[in-house]
Amino acid sequence: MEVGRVVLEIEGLRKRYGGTVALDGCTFAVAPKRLVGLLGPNGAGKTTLMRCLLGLVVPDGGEIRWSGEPLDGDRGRRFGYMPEERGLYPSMRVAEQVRYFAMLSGLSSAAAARATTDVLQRIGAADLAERRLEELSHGNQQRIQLAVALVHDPEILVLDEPFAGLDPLGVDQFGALLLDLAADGTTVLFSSHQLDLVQHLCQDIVTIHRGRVVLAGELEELQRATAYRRVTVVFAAPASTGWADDLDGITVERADDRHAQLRLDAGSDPDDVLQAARTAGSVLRFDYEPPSLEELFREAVGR
Ligand SMILES: Nc1ncnc2c1ncn2[C@@H]1O[C@H](COP(=O)(O)OP(=O)(O)OP(=O)(O)O)[C@@H](O)[C@H]1O
Repeated sequence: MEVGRVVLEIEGLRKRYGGTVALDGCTFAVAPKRLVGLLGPNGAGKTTLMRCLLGLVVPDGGEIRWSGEPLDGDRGRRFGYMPEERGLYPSMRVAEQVRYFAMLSGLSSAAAARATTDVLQRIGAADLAERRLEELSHGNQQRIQLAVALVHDPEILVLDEPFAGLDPLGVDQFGALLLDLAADGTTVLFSSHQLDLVQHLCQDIVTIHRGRVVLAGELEELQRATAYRRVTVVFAAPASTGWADDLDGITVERADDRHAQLRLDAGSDPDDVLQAARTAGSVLRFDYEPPSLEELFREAVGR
């Protein structure tokens, strides 16, 4: 990451719960105005990390810096947090609830009312203002959680599995909201197990495994820097098999008479593969791609 393009730095963060090591020297940096996916298997340390960022858990060691300075007491103003477990009041009306949290973050009553109207408008939930939270769908409850996290206009938004439990439409809508926020200048860091979604949305990723960062950076750059490539071939009609078996630098991962999935080592020419495929049958589709985020993730965590 370029020097000067960093807003949040986490260095050597450690946290232990009794005999369990949750963070084991976790180090990475976040550039401003980016959408960053925080990945890791169950128990990797993601929630602990987010809670350390928010000051809800005190780390045993390491440092968190904001614009080069150690993070001090004004986290509340800088950070917006959407925890995985709901912390809202089910029977309270939406606007009243958002206003209440705005005042908790230090806004005056009048400023909180204005900020509430603005944030509900911004996330497309103005029509929900007078509804009780418990009456809303899961997706709309997530929106209100987001409104609460955003109402004091934080510089960075930290969300713990915000997409969990949303249907595909809800995922699209919530993803679009996060993209808009990042485009408007808010840095967004969110954890997720949905790797295809992270690949689709995020510019940057951080992968934690056993409390340490095992893969981090700009996703396209990480993909580009991986030596091997993936080729998928689809034939228009059943083709003869075995056509790729003797090609140099190629591993056949899956193949039948209609499809083949191959891994090409660095330096292997996709043209050679296409030519070989054409000897076997009529090629309907030929994809030459870097590894997916899911493949990078599996390699990074050794699965
Ligand atoms: N309050 C706690 N007391 C004891 N152990 C804890 C506590 N919080 C977390 N841990 C342990 O620390 C480790 C990291 O947990 P954490 O919740 O940070 O992981 P995670 O990456 O968020 O996992 P998941 O994807 O399952 O939500 C786990 O082994 C967990 O059991």
